Amino acid sequence: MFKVTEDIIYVGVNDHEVDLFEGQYDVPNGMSYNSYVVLDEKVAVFDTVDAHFKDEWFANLEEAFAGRTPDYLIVQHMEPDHAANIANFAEKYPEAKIVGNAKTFPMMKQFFGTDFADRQIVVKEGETLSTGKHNLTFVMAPMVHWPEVMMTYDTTDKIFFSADAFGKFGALDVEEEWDCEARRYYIGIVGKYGPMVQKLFAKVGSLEINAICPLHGPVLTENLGHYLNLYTIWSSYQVETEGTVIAYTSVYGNTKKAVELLAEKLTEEGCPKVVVTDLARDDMAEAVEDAFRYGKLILATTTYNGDIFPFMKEFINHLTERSYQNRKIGFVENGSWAPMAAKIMKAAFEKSKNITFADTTVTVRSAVNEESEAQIAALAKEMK
Ligand SMILES: Cc1cc2nc3c(=O)[nH]c(=O)nc-3n(C[C@H](O)[C@H](O)[C@H](O)COP(=O)(O)O)c2cc1C
Repeated sequence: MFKVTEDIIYVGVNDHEVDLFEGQYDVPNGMSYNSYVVLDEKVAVFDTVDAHFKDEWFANLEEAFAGRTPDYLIVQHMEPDHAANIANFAEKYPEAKIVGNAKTFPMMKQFFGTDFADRQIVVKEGETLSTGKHNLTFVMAPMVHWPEVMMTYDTTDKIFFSADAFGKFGALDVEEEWDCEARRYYIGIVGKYGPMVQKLFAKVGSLEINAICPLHGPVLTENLGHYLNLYTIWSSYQVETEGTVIAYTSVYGNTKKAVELLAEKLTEEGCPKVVVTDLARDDMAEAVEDAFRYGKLILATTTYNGDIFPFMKEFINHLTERSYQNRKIGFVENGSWAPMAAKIMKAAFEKSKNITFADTTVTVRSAVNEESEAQIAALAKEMK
C-alpha cells in the first residue's frame, strides 16, 4: 500500500505465481493487479483484483478505510484479473454502490449471475461522480481493450485512472525499466486496437495530468510525456526505433546459417540495429514486440510440408492480427525440393496496409551456396 496523493491510496497486489498472464504471456517478473481507494467525504474504490488475492486485497482495503466503509466500487474493466472480486466486495460491503457503464452490467451478470440491479450507478461519457472534494469524470474507452472499458479523470488531483492502458508486465516489487515490458504488454494486449487508443487520446489529450494510475504496473508520476509519446507511436503503428529484425525458424541449422550471414552483412552495411530472434525458442511476444518496434523485418523460414514452418505461421498471424503496417519486409526461404515459403509468407500480408517488400528474395536450397550468398548480400543492402 502507498499514497498516490493525500486522498488516493494504492491497495493493489503483486502476483508471482501466475505462469502465463492472459493465458499466453510469460511474465518472469510476475504481475501487479492495481486497485485504488479515494478517501474523501465519500469513499470510492477503483476496480478489484485477481481471484487469488481476495484476502490480501481486503486487508489492504480495510487498512486504507481505517474503520470507514466504501460508498462506491467503480468498475472500469470487467476482465477477471480486475473484476474477479466484485461479488465478494458487494457481499462484504452491502451499502456500496457499483459504478459502471451500460456495457459493464450485462457482462457482470454473465460472470456473477447478478448485475446488482438495486445498487447500480450507470454512468455515461463525460458524467461526473463527486465524492466530496474529488470530482471523478468518466471517459469511455471501448476496445482498449474490451468493449466495456472506461477510464476516470479526477479533476481535483488531476489523476488519470487509465484501466489497462499504460500498464506493463511485472510486479511492483521488481525494479525494471518501463519501456520494454510496457511495449510487449501494449503490442500483445492492446496492439490490435490502435485506432481506439487514438480516439481515446483525442478525448483526453488536452487534460492536465499529474499522474497516471493504470491497472497493471507502476503509477506514472514523472516525465508523462515519455509514456504518452510511446503510446502515440505504438497506437499509430509508426516505427519507434530504426533497425532490422530477422525472425527465423530452422530445423537443421542451414536457414540459421543464412540468417547469421545476413545479420553480419546488415551490420557491415551500417544497419543501426540488428535483432535476430529464433521463433521456436525465443519469447513469441518479445518477437512480436520487436517487429512493431523496428522499421524493417526479415522473415526467414523453411518450406514445410508444402507450407511454412508452424512458428513462422504463428508469428505472421500475430503481426497481421494486430494490424502490422508501415514497414518493409524481406524474405529468406529454404526448401530442399520445392521452396515456396517466400510466396506463402508474402501472401499472408496481402491485406496489410502500407507494407513494402524487398526486391531480393533469398532462396536457400537445403544449404547456403554461392548463389544464395550473393542474394544475402543483396538483401542486406536493401534492408539495412
Ligand atoms: C518435416 C520437414 C518437411 C519439409 N517439407 C519441405 C517441403 O514441403 N518442401 C521443400 O522444398 N522442403 C521441405 N523441407 C526441407 C526444408 O525446407 C529445408 O530445406 C531443410 O529443413 C533444411 O533447412 P534447415 O537446416 O534450416 O532446417 C522439409 C523439412 C522438414 C524437416
